[in-house]
Amino acid sequence: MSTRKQPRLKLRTLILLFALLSACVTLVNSLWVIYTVQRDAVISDVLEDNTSYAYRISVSVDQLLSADLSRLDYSADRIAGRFAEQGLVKEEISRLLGQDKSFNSVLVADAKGNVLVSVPASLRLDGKPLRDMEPILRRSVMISNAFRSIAGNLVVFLSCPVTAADGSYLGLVGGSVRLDEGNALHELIDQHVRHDGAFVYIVDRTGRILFHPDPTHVGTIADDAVTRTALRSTQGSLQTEEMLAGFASVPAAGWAVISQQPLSTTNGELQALMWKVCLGLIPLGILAGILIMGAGTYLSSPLARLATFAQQLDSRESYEQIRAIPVRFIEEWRIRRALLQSASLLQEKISHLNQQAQSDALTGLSNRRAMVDAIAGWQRAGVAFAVISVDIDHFKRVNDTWGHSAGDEALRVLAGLMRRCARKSDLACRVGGEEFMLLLPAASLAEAAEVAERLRHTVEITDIETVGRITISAGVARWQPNGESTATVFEAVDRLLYQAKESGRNAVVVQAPDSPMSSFLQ
Ligand SMILES: Nc1nc2c(ncn2[C@@H]2O[C@H](COP(=O)(O)OP(=O)(O)OP(=O)(O)O)[C@@H](O)[C@H]2O)c(=O)[nH]1
Repeated sequence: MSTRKQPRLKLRTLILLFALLSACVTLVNSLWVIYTVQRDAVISDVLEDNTSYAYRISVSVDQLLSADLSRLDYSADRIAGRFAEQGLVKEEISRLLGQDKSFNSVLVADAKGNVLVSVPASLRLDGKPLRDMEPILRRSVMISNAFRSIAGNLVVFLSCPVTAADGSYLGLVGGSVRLDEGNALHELIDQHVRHDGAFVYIVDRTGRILFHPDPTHVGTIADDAVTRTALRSTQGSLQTEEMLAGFASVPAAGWAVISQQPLSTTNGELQALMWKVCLGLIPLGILAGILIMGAGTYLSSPLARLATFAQQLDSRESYEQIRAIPVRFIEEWRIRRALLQSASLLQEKISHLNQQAQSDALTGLSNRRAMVDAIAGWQRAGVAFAVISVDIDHFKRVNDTWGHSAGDEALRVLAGLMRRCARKSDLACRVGGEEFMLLLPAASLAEAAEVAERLRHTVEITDIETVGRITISAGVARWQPNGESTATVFEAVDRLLYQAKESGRNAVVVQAPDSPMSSFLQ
């Protein structure tokens, strides 16, 4: 006997587990691939969007600044011939300031950098030196970095040199653009307000912020990777841990326009997308689960049923039940064939053993156990039966005269005669040494009496090779449902047999019809 523990895991469970595990791994892997591909695509799109957005703004700003410089250049030409005439110069710069919203103030300075005239007059700049002397020193068209003006405002200064007809440098005409106040540049950038978390800011060559949606940042220095990279390039994009940025330069001023979007916005969009994908996969997942369970049951059920019936090979029905199991694979077919062979052999063996256990070895008739079983069956089915109790007369003498083996042969012959005189449905039994019973289901008392008499007569006239002729005595009684108990009937039939012996043997005594059994038991 194997001492190994019985495994608890069922094949169906194992198949389901493996299938579900594979499905889950595939699903997670697919989701991961979808996520990474989508993330890269979204990030690339956002970077590209920001770059082209920054580029569009940089082109607009560049055009605006170039137009402002052209206007300054035009005014410089107009005042060059009459530079000393302050009234005329003032008239020209007033025209320039009033022309549009490009400048917050306009001034003309001499070659030493002292303001000759300025508008609006409220700024009181006349006679004062310029805060930033670089345009005077460079004597060329230029746009300054951001700085605090004499009036204390954060400005950039656009200027053009004023040159006399002989080429001598007279000074400059310049306009300031306030970074904290409405002007054409502000209006241009404000057109581009974005609502997807992205924002645009502009820095000058030093990284100082000129425009920013948050006014508190204007004037501060942006010293981050995106700004540094933007100031070194004409156009491009950069992904940092927090931002997806695109940038483009403003060639006229050397500024950089930076458009950037927080990475968290992109991640949020991606998460929403992945939720959609997951929700879309739910019906497919349910369908796959049902298919997996169906396949698991389909694959394992024949084996499970074979295993169940394999435990019941000793039952009569097992052969037919195993035969009825549909098999789908060669392995199952082989197992079923082996089980059918085993069931068949086992049934054969059991039936042989049953027969041995229920029959008498000497005569081949049924033994007492078989008789008891048969009576129990008839009682359960409510079938009446007659009993003929048979005993050989003076059998001791037969044995003594002819020997025990000859006596055995006589017993075998009597058994054969009993079979011959009985119907197929009757049960002939040897219940003791030379005691026999013949049970006749559904037979009347008269029919049983007739059979008993026929048997008695047949025995009487039969020559037995080893012992010659013998005679028998018999008692006949009948059991019926709702009547006397079987024990009472058997006691009565014994009594009737005794009466047959008493009457001189070779006789049949039958229970009187309708007489109670107890009357035989005195
Ligand atoms: N040959 C043989 N004899 C058996 C067998 N079983 C029992 N006997 C004999 O059967 C005889 C039965 O004898 P008894 O019951 O005394 O009665 P009887 O001699 O048959 O006389 P009555 O029954 O009164 O007619 C005994 O001698 C047993 O030895 C057996 O299997 N084979």
